[in-house]
Amino acid sequence: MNTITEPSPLTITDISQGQKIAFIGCGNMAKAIINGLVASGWPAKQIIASNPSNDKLIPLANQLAIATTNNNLEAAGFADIIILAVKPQKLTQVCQQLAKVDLSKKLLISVAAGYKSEKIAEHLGQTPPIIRAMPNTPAFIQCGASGLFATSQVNEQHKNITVSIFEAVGKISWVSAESHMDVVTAIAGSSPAYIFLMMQAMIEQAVELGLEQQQAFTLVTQAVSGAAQLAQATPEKSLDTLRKEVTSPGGTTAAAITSLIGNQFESIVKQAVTASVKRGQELGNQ
Ligand SMILES: NC(=O)C1=CN([C@@H]2O[C@H](COP(=O)(O)OP(=O)(O)OC[C@H]3O[C@@H](n4cnc5c(N)ncnc54)[C@H](OP(=O)(O)O)[C@@H]3O)[C@@H](O)[C@H]2O)C=CC1
Ligand SMILES: O=C(O)[C@@H]1CCC=N1
Repeated sequence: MNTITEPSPLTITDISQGQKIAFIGCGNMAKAIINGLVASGWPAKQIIASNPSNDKLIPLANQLAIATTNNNLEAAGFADIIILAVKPQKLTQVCQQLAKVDLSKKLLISVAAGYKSEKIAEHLGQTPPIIRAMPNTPAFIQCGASGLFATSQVNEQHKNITVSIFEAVGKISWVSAESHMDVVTAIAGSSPAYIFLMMQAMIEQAVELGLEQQQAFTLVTQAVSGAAQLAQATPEKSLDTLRKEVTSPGGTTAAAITSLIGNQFESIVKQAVTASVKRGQELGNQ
């Protein structure tokens, strides 16, 4: 029997509960989240972005009608939720600056890789609720994957609003140990880059072997997207089963898989994940 689900009476405007969000740092990751949020219907007038240079702010102000500033303190003062989206190397300086703001009634969300919540609180000189989030750039098209970790000051309301933000731009998963955020970084935050590299190699080889660039791009990106969507749509099948369904004995896929395994493909991927985790730990210890 099919179950018909009534559409939720809540719109994203209701879900956002009038909460105002400030992005401190408006580079690649902030832009991806902001674009995804606005596309999902999050009210642009409830978003402000702060960045030292205007070249990144002007297109956002013009295209999405969010507020912008070069003053982090102005952005922080405006917002209920402050999303720290600067490089980890800049975060100490930003936290020391935000120490001037009373953060007791605000929620801080840091997307910085590696940088621990304890260190954020230390440089803020106060202990506001802090959530660490590790999103990825597919958030731009609301296909992001975000890991979330909540510190002990975080309450259910903070968690709910954080879920609203990151679910508006993709899927989320909470982790219970902060150390797991480095693993999340390796498999979600950074991993689109691994897939882009693999797609690039496939396209280059296809072009080398006679296909047009655009033709190869269309086929490769659709194959990768289709494979990921098939895996998500058929959770009852393991990835191993899905692979075997493509791989005819003695066929073309078997030849490619034998080549990949013979060249230590799985080991190479696992080493890459470990290298990313290690770098996250190093950033956390700097
Ligand atoms: N890119 C990604 O895929 C992901 C990134 N992250 C995390 O997001 C954070 C940002 O990364 P990303 O967006 O890639 O980096 P970017 O360099 O693209 O963005 C950082 C932005 O911060 C701005 N900035 C520098 N100093 C300050 C300051 N004192 N106050 C306010 N803004 C400042 C920079 O401005 P300007 O350039 O003008 O100096 C820049 O626009 C990092 O901590 C990273 O770990 C997390 C998940 C994925
Ligand atoms: O490369 C980085 O350090 C950041 C974190 C995850 C993706 N980009």
